[in-house]
Amino acid sequence: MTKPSAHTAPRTHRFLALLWPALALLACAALWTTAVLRANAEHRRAEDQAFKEADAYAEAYEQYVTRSIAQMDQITMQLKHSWEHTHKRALLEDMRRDGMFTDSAFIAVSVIGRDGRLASSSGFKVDADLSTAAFFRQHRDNNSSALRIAMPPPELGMLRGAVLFTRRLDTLDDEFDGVLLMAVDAAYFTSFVSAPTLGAHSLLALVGSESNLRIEQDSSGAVRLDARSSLLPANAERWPVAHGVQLVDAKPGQTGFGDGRARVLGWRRATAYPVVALVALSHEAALVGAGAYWRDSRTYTSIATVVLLLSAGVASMLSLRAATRARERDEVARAYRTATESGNDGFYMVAPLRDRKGQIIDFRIVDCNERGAFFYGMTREHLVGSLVSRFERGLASAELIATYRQAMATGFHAEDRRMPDAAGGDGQLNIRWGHRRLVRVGDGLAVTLQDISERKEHEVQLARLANEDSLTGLPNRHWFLHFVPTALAHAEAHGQGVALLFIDLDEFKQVNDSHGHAVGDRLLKAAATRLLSQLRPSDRVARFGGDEFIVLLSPFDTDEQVGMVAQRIIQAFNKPFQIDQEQHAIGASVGISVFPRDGKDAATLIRHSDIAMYAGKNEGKGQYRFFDPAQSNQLKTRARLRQRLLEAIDQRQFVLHYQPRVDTRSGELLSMEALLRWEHPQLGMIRPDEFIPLAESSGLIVPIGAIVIDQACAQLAAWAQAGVRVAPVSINVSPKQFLRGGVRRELAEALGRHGVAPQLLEVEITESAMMGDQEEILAELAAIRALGVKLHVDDFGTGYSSLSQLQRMKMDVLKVDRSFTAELGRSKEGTVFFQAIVSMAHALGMEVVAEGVENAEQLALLRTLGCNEVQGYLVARPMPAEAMAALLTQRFLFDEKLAA
Ligand SMILES: Nc1nc2c(ncn2[C@@H]2O[C@@H]3COP(=O)(O)O[C@H]4[C@@H](O)[C@H](n5cnc6c(=O)[nH]c(N)nc65)O[C@@H]4COP(=O)(O)O[C@H]3[C@H]2O)c(=O)[nH]1
Repeated sequence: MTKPSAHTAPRTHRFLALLWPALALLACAALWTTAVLRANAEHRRAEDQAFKEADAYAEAYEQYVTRSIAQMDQITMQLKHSWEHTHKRALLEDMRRDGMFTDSAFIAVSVIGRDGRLASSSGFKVDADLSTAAFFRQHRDNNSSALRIAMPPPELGMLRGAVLFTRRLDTLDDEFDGVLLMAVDAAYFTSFVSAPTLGAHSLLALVGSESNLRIEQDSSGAVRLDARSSLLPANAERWPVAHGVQLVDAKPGQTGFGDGRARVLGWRRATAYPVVALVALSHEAALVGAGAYWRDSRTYTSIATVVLLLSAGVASMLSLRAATRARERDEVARAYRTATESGNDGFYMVAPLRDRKGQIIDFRIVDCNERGAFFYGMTREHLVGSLVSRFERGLASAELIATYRQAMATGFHAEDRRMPDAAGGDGQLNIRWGHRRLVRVGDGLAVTLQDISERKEHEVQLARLANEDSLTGLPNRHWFLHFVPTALAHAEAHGQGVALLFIDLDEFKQVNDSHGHAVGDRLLKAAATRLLSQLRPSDRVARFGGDEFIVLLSPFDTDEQVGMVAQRIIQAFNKPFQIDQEQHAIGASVGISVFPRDGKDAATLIRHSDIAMYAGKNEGKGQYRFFDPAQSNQLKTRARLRQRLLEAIDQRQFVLHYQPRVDTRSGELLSMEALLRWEHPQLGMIRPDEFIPLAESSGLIVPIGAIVIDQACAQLAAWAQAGVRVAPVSINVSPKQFLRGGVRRELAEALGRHGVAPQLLEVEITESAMMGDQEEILAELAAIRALGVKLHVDDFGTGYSSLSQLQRMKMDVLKVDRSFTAELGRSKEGTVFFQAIVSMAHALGMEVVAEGVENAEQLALLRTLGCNEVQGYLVARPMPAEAMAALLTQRFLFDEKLAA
């Protein structure tokens, strides 16, 4: 089969542009020929009809005339007989009285004596001698008694308008005895039909073949009797035989009608009398119908001709336009092909195939470049001419045709498309992903296909990375946030429930803080594996961040079922994890939210499961909780507080209060502790206990800690600037700050920025923060100490650190927790314990500060125990910097009662 070439289209359209006018001209010629032939036939038929009518009328007229004359013949025979036998002069008058000749047509009935004078008469009188009149002489000289018909002679001028019927009268010896004369109104012989019956310009005539008789009646009813005004051709040669019909054409004169009109003339010669009956019908009137027919058919044919020629013109124009478009399309195709041949893009020109209703059912490749054919594993020769439905397979082809159809409708379409695995002709596709651009060009599409397989695969890879947690291999938060809406829509459509389990590992932070990130990471991996082992394959798990996981259960039947899964997870996490020969007990808390009960969207459900998890954790770790709106309120406060803390950092709403530390014996102000206060514009002063835990857990303690370092240094500089005698200030540094690192740098920068000597700054770190051998913290503390900054162990006695450990860490000051101070004087053990600490610390080169000294008794005991410094309400409460400046100036803070 030869495949249609794109280049034949313009030729076909050009051929059509010539064909349409040629066909139209042919059709016009055929139409006109038919019209003329049919008009001629109609003309002939009308003429034949006129001939037939003229002949029939002539025959009927002849019969009428013969009957009329026969009547006259009979009357005159009777009269002749009566006269010849009676010779009664009053005969005619008597007969008239008796009712004969009463018809108005009988103008006169007379007997003319042999002397030529009127012998008897009815209707007219004449004195003249008629013996010289032609009719008289003829009867006298001819013994025939036959009826003679003629026009009245000049002598009988009064009988003008009548026809004379005369008959010879004989004596008994057959001698001439006069002439019987009957004058009948000429109109009597033309009253055969009413004048208009024969049609316009028709003529009825009675002509004597042996006499001068000539009566005519035209269509207006006018009767003419003399030869001069006669319309009939003068030449009787026109009706030479007994009967006939002929067309007397429009030639006035001897052979034509007097008015020059053409007429169809039919005639009949009467056999019994010497007369000829003639009927002439107007040729023009006979052809009126044929003329009208011709005019109508000429009009219709003209209209048809105009319509045909116009249609042909339009069709030709459209074909020419189509030819132009096809040529342009060819040019575009060539241009595209030339442009793309050297490039990497595949190029195709496709033309739509339509069904009878004009619907597009398929597309044919009418052109392509080699690269385009290569994508389909074919050569250009093989691909050009193929149908899209053939070289793309099944669903892919239906999809492609739909896309092409849409592009035909809108003019443009662009898409990235995953190519099917194999081409329709069992060829192997050489492209996996294509970027397709479709542009409508004329009645077709120009398609460019760009191989974007590499880019797409890269994108897929990136998407995988973006959606996967690199540590555990589980889907990550990003993936989960995209997945949940789809899962919810599916569940809603199928009337199923969805449960979200928010899992937080209980003691993970401690393990991570104390054993380092490496251990933390391995623990998380192990936790992920353990979590997966507790779930069905249809359940989805994601690592949501840090030590948080989310499980999505769908479908599920009851809350109990979900609770069982949560319980199973908790139990699984209750077993310690073994990492590097060491057991780590972490546990898990689970919060559950259920769709649609606890939220209709992913964000709400996640938030509510998180709230439920916190609620559970607050009530004791290692539990699961279903979401309850009441939990939300507590957590909303937490969320609000966090938001406010952020604003506080931003707006610098923090200030430092200072609490002095004094020499136990002399009461001299030796140093002070900086304590953070949050001065909220609306809520007033907020104590650290209320916000430090949240700042710690949310990580906000890091920026807050930086503020404290900066403000403490700034205050020292300000006092110095103000000429106040300054004493060292200790600041609290959170373990979170150490874990993040950079405390040394922050301290050095702040000291440098404010021009403060490092000896004036001291760092307090809680005992619990130093638990475990964390290399990072040890290194950071050593570096801080190297700056010249002293290190305090805060809240000593609450943790489990040994003194030797503290010594190894080169701590300078030990601050004994106020719970031990409170025991002084209350129990013997308290005092003994305190004494042990003091003596051991001194042995290790550390100074001892007693926290929370509230009464003189405690002070007295501490003096005896050899405690270096005291801090507490007994000396002074924490106070603003201005108040502290006064104490610095005062220097000795014990009043008389407390003085040693
Ligand atoms: N009952 C009683 N209490 C006394 C007495 N003398 C002092 N105190 C209180 O004991 C706390 C001493 O601070 P801390 O043990 O370091 O405990 C601090 C410290 O751990 C933390 N904190 C305060 N400021 C900061 C800071 O700037 N950074 C960090 N990370 N934590 C801070 O907040 C905790 C509470 O601080 P405050 O509420 O200011 O409470 C202070 C102080 O007001 C006394 O005689 N009796």
